[in-house]
Amino acid sequence: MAEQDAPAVVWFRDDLRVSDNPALREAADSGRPVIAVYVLDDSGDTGRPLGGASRWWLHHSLAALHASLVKRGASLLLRHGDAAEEVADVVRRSGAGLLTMSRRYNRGEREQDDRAVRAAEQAGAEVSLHTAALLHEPGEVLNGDGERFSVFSPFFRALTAKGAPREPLPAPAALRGWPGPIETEELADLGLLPTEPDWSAGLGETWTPGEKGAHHRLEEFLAHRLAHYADGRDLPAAEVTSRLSPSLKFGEISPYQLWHRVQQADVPAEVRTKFLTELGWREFDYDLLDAHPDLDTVNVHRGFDAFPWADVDDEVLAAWQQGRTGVPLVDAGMRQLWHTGWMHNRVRMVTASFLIKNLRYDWRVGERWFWDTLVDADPANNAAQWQWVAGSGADAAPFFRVFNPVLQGQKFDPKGEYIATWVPELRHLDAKGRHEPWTVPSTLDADAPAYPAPIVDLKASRQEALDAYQRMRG
Ligand SMILES: Cc1cc2nc3c(=O)[nH]c(=O)nc-3n(C[C@H](O)[C@H](O)[C@H](O)COP(=O)(O)OP(=O)(O)OC[C@H]3O[C@@H](n4cnc5c(N)ncnc54)[C@H](O)[C@@H]3O)c2cc1C
Repeated sequence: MAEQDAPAVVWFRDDLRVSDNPALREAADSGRPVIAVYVLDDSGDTGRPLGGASRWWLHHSLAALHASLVKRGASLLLRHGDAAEEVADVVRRSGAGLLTMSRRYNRGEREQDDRAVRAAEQAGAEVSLHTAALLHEPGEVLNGDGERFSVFSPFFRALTAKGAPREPLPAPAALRGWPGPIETEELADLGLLPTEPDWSAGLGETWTPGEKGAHHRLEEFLAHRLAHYADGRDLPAAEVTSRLSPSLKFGEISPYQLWHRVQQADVPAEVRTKFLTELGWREFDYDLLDAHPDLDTVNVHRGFDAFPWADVDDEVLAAWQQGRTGVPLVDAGMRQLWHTGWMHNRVRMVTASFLIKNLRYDWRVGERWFWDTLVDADPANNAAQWQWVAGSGADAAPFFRVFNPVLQGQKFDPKGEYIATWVPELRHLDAKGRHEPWTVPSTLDADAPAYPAPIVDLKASRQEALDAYQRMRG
């Protein structure tokens, strides 16, 4: 086989896009035939198997990527199993001369990548890895002493001081397809969609996974929401955030594309900075994951290992998971999560604080539920943010800052609109009643729509949490 006919294998992972994809770009520019491959590896050896909502997203995102590759003259090969072995198999069987991929950041994934690289090199292929999911590699943003930051603000200042990130790359207009026969699985056979029961109707009503859907959401955000972002991002009913988190998680859009599009937007500089700061948190969380590979299971501040968590009562946990705690903002958030696979950031903080501080359940219990139910479940952001709320993480909220879900609702959802959307039992009440239904005698009537009394006394449980914290500190 002539050098130029030995194909380039592009191993897609958390970069399910054709634009601004340096690995695909390199393969296209090499002039070689392109074999695009995705391997579903749910062995658990390389990191956490995806949760249910993420699997639903992945199915649709892979379908979109395949269609996009077909339009350009290639297609997406699907495999199931140990990803390093499957990719090495594709390299060997096709006689590939090049293997390209974007970097991943879980410890297990890196080890797997090392195995795949060794196998591909042994088979005679060149290998290249690209930075595509993050603006900077973890460990690259350092303080004056060459150390990692443990506090976000100086981290973000140092990140921005590095200058604008590189410009996004255009999608290849056409790809040279690989004519050779090579085994592939059917998308449906990967078993990513829920069947018995199929709980995904709400996700389907809410989202359009895939690169096109992501760019559509971005353009809509820039046109209608970004201008209100700085003032409105904490108001769950305002819906002014980008909702690009699942697309960033699966790499349907890159942080480079987002950064540059937002910088070009015709809004005041402080609004742009506010949004880019949130992207900065994502970078910070990945830096933390790099420094603490067990971020989802081990406290960053090991002093929290001694925290006296309460025993989990399955009924109480189910009430939290299903939005039946009798605390309206908490229930609204948990129902939004169950129905759409996403929850507003402010409400994520409130529901997490309620679980950790009012119920005094270990943050890992909540982290696991979010992992399974969020379409944007992210190994860095989810674990880091749960630890942030718990107080055990980096630059975390102090433990003694216990969110009062009623006051949070009154402040950030003053008319109770968000509550009314997700807790229809309270829709007929005025704002005060929506936040504190227990103060409205009619909600206690047998004929009124059923809404439970709070499962926990907010004031007493807050005090118990603070006492427990004091005990931990000794
Ligand atoms: C308990 C808890 C769990 C969370 N779990 C996840 C998770 O699994 N995946 C996830 O992407 N985010 C998580 N977040 C962070 C945040 O809530 C979401 O990123 C955000 O709500 C996504 O909505 P958006 O895309 O509209 O955000 P925007 O406000 O439009 O922000 C743009 C992007 O910046 C990033 N971002 C925004 N806020 C944060 C933040 N606080 N920390 C890190 N990155 C941020 C996200 O990638 C987001 O898409 C969690 C927060 C909490 C408190």
